[in-house]
Amino acid sequence: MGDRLASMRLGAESLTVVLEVGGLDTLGRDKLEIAVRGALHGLGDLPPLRIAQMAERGETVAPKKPRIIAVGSGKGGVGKSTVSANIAVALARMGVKVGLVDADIYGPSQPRLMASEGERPTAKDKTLNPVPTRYGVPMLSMGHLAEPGQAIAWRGPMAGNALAQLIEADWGDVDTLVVDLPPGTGDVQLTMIQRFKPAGAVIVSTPQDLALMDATRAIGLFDKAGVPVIGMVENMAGYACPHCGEVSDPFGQGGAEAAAKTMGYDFLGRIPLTLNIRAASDAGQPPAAGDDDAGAPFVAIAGKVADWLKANADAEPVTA
Ligand SMILES: Nc1ncnc2c1ncn2[C@@H]1O[C@H](COP(=O)(O)OP(=O)(O)OP(=O)(O)O)[C@@H](O)[C@H]1O
Repeated sequence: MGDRLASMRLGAESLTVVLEVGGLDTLGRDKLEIAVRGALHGLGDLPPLRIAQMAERGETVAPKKPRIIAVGSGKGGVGKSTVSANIAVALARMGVKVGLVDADIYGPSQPRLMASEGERPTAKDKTLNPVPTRYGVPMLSMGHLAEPGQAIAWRGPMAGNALAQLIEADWGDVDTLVVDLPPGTGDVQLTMIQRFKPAGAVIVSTPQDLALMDATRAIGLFDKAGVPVIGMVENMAGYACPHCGEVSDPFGQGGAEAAAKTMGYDFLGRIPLTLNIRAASDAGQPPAAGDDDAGAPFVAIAGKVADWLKANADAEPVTA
């Protein structure tokens, strides 16, 4: 491992390690990086670790990969897919060259949310071409790899390989990929995060205590893999009755903001539970694509993510 260490720099904000990875395949590079993370983790209190990979001089360096924003949640059904799709659509409207990857192996729902159900990606030399959408966000989904209506029992390594196909697709000029992760904090998620090294993570939770406890676990997962948490989103907070307008809080309100504060993470915003959001999402019309009230909270959250990306421009991977 030592002869692969090109340089190491300890700054106030981060510990930057440059690894010389010439001649290693992807698996070899991943193993090396995990070994380095493990060795440094054992040393105790260090600033956030940044690892860059460098090929030998003269060796062809593959094109830059898009950086990944992972959207995760401690449990299913909290609106992670809805938030991912709308962040991607809002970022595209802000001029970010963004793509969307649906890594949810348990129930890929992005094709429906983005109105690309039934589309099949084409491939060239085993490299997939993302499916264009009417919202300016090219996308690929685990659902695109299955025959329509066919359930797939993805297991760890298979899921990792399928995801690799989606992430290593021909993304063209896309520089930012929003990745909708499977819910939960199991080994599949950890492997995905370690293998594809997101630049940052957005955690989605509903406001009730149990969901928040799960969200805390999701944060732990990203921490363990050395992925910075961009912030937390509270979804399904406050229900406005479509008839009388009265706002009630079926799941409480403010829990995610308080939890984020306690843990020292940014709170990115709150999205109400509305009939509009549910109906528009099911109809393949992400609210963030429109200009009415339903889209506003998503646009505000995407704005904060865009600010974070600008402030952390150096978080992108150096080479493929
Ligand atoms: N703010 C909201 N208001 C109303 N309905 C919502 C809201 N957010 C999500 N939903 C609805 O809740 C359901 C679950 O949302 P979504 O699929 O985004 O959750 P998820 O966390 O990705 O779930 P899974 O883990 O099963 O993939 C969908 O029917 C969606 O339309």
